[in-house]
Amino acid sequence: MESVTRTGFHDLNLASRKAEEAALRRYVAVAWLETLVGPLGISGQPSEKEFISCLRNGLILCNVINKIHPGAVAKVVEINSHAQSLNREFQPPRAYQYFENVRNFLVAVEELKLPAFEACDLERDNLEAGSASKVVDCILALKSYHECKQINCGNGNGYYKLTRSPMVMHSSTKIHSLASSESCRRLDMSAACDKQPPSDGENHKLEDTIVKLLADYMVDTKENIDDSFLGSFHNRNPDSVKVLSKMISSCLEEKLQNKIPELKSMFKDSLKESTGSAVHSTSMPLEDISSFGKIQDLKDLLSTTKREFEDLQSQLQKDLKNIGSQVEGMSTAAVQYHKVAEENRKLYNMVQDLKGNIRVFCRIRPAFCAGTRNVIDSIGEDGSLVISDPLKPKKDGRKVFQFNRIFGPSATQDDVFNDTQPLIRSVMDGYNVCIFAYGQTGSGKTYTMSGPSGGSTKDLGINYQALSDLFEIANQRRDATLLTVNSTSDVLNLMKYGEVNRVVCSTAINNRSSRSHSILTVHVHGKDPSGNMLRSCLHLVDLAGSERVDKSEVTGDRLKEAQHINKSLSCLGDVITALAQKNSHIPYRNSKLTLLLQDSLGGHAKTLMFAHVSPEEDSFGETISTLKFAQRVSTVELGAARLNKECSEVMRLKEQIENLKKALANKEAPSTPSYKIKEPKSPFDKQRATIERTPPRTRRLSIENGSTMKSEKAMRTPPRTRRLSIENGSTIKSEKAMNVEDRRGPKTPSTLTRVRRLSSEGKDNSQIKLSADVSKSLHASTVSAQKYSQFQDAEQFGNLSNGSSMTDIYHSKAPRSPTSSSFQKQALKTDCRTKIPRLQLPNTPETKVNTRNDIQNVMQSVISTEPRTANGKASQIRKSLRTTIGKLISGSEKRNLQNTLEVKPPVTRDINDLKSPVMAHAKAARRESLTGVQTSDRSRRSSLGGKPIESSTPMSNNRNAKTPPPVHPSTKTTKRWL
Ligand SMILES: Nc1ncnc2c1ncn2[C@@H]1O[C@H](COP(=O)(O)OP(=O)(O)OP(=O)(O)O)[C@@H](O)[C@H]1O
Repeated sequence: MESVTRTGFHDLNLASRKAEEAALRRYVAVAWLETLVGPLGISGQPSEKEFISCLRNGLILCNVINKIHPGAVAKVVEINSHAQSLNREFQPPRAYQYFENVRNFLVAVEELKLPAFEACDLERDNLEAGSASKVVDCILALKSYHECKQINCGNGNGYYKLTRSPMVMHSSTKIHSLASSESCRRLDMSAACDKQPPSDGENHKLEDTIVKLLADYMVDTKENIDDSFLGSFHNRNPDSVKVLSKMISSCLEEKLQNKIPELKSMFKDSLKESTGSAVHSTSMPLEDISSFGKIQDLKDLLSTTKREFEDLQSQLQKDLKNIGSQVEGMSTAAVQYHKVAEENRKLYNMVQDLKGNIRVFCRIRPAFCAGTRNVIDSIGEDGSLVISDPLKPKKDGRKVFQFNRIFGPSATQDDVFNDTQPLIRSVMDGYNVCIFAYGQTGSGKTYTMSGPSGGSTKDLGINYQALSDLFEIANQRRDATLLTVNSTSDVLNLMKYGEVNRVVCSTAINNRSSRSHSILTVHVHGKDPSGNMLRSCLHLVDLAGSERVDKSEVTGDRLKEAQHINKSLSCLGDVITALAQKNSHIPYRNSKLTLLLQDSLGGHAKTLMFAHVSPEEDSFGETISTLKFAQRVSTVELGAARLNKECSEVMRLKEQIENLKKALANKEAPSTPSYKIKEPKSPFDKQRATIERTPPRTRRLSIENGSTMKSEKAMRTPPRTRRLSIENGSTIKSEKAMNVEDRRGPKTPSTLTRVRRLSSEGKDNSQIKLSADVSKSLHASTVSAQKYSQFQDAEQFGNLSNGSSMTDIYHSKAPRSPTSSSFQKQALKTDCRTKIPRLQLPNTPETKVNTRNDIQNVMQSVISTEPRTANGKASQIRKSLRTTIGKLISGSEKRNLQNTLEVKPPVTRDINDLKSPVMAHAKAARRESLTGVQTSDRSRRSSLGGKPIESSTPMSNNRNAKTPPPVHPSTKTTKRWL
């Protein structure tokens, strides 16, 4: 059934193809005729009928053959159209007349040996299927003849191919016999054909197919197969067979090419079916059969490709697995690397801690202008920084620096604080900490320490974050007590108060350039759960930027500020250099800045420096110098940080000493009724008493008993120390140190000189000495507030306790104003006018000490009650107790022996003095007290325990001499200094 359907479809297909082909040939013939004789008056694609009727009179045919072969038809019967138009009676030629034309034409064609047709083929009534094709063949043969003639320059002997319709019966018959020939069978390449010889019907189809293919081929290639060719083929002439097989194979090839897309889809379909099943069909057309080989090839190709593809896929899988495991390994290594790098950093920091080095972080702010060239080459995770010299862009221009941490332009305030936080927290554990920002002007120091002006909370700098953190920790650790200042905002308000006095102005480099150093100091006093006292402080320092005045283009006051700033920074550099070189002398006193930072730079503190650099090309010089400085700073060894912790035993002993001192002082009090003051009942009262006694420009901060935080900011000008809040033993002080150097130009910083002057009204030495010691112990925690405040006048002095006329005078190395010396003179005269509040001693057994024997007894009792387990510090205190009591005794004795005031030259002390070993004169005094032998003319030594300073030795007035600390000449013979 399927076979029948297929055959019917195939026949139909063949017929339509034949019709198509005939029409095409007609078209070609008409087109050619028109090129020779002009328009035929029919359509371009005429029907057979149209075509025949147009040629029926033979006129066109004769004209054409005459054109090809002139004179082929000697006499052509023509229609005289002119005569026809003139004579309405004109009769057209009859049919026989036309017959003449056709007959003559056919004769001429015969003569040219071209295929002819029958004259009746043009008859109207005789039009039957296939008759027109003969006519067409004849015309196309003429065409071939003509073309050949043209090619051969008209010699008429050229070979031409006879184009004849393959539909002619005789050709068909001959080919029919051919179809059964071996050569034809060879064309059938299908396995089905091999196994099953085609039946007659199939042979017929095959024949048709071959005929069709040949016809197509001949039309396309203009090949002609004449009778002789077919005859020779029939006789198995090898040449003919060869030609024919060649024609057929080329024809098949072409067909195959056209069939390729179709084949492909067929092939795909067949692949969808089971791969092994053959695509066989007994009724498979020839082209399909011939395609089968290709399909097989393609199939093979496909399976090969498929195999290769699978191989590749499995290879790819393997490779991917390999790469995956490699990437995994690499990522593990990277994680490990980061871990190790982090560990390294921690270990490095630990080593630094143990060595006590100053930690240095470097921060690079973002570039202001996107277009400018950046000198920052690379930032390493390990803290390495590579910068390149813009003038030497190649390898030579590269410089590598190593710091503890580098923060790139994208680092946030939180990033910076996170790395700083552990250091800040150690303040709460009793370590002193100093964080200072250093760098060129406009490099971002203030940004790091305070944050941008008007920035949001997330932009807040270390100052703010540190305070918040400290308060948070303080809240967490309930031993901590905060009284006056309860929140960060309180401190921030205090800081704002300090900032009001900080000059900020616009320069060519930074439009909000700070014109002074800013120092925020937080003192932390507290007790740990076991009762040990912790005392530590946190300095948060935003240094003014170093600047090249030619670049910042400052003038006038701004220029002076810049000079002072640079000078103090250079002093800082000197200190760092001296520390790095482990010099025996460190010039801390050369500037107030270094004096202030002395504890942090030279003490056992933890210190962190932020080195700030600008990435711009034109800042290269400054960048290099900042980085070099920072490098130097990082080599400074401070020694391991020391915990500022006093055990309860030490505290108990100190307390006893205090009580003893107070008792002794009280004993002496009746002798100085006019100066009796009320002893403050609480630290706050004491504080208030101090304030009352303090001249207005010097405000002194004192802290005692309990947890205390002080935030200090050194003010700029006029130099003064501002107390921001003090209350009842728990205090936070905020001070802002403004201009570091006094504008009046001291060559050396103001030196803290404590001048103790004996009362001219017969106050005894013992009181004075006692006061001095008491003051030292009471105000030890506030000295940092005082030591960097700028005391320009001798008016600025504080005083101390208990009816004594002792006066503390802080002054600079050299007098800078007449008031300074005049005051000192005046001070001699007027110190007795200093109002000192009367101290009311607590009613303790110690206050009943009245005689030397009592004192000694008390001392003995203290010593005997001291537990044997007391540590070294306790024994030091014991010593100090002995010394104090010895002084008292000595003072009492001296008072008895000496009724007149002994005025002794001052001894200058700087902040180092407070840390000096036992003073020589103290030793002498103790010796005196123990031996009872008075040294009449003893030398006084500086409290530093340094060289003795003879009373007659004139004090240096050299303002340029930076060390040792200068002593004001006006004090040289008039006062007695401790
Ligand atoms: N890390 C940063 N991210 C964004 N902006 C920054 C950064 N660092 C600094 N800046 C900006 O750069 C400018 C200069 O910064 P800043 O005022 O902090 O410099 P400075 O070193 O304190 O200068 P000076 O020494 O003159 O006071 C400011 O406008 C600041 O906001």
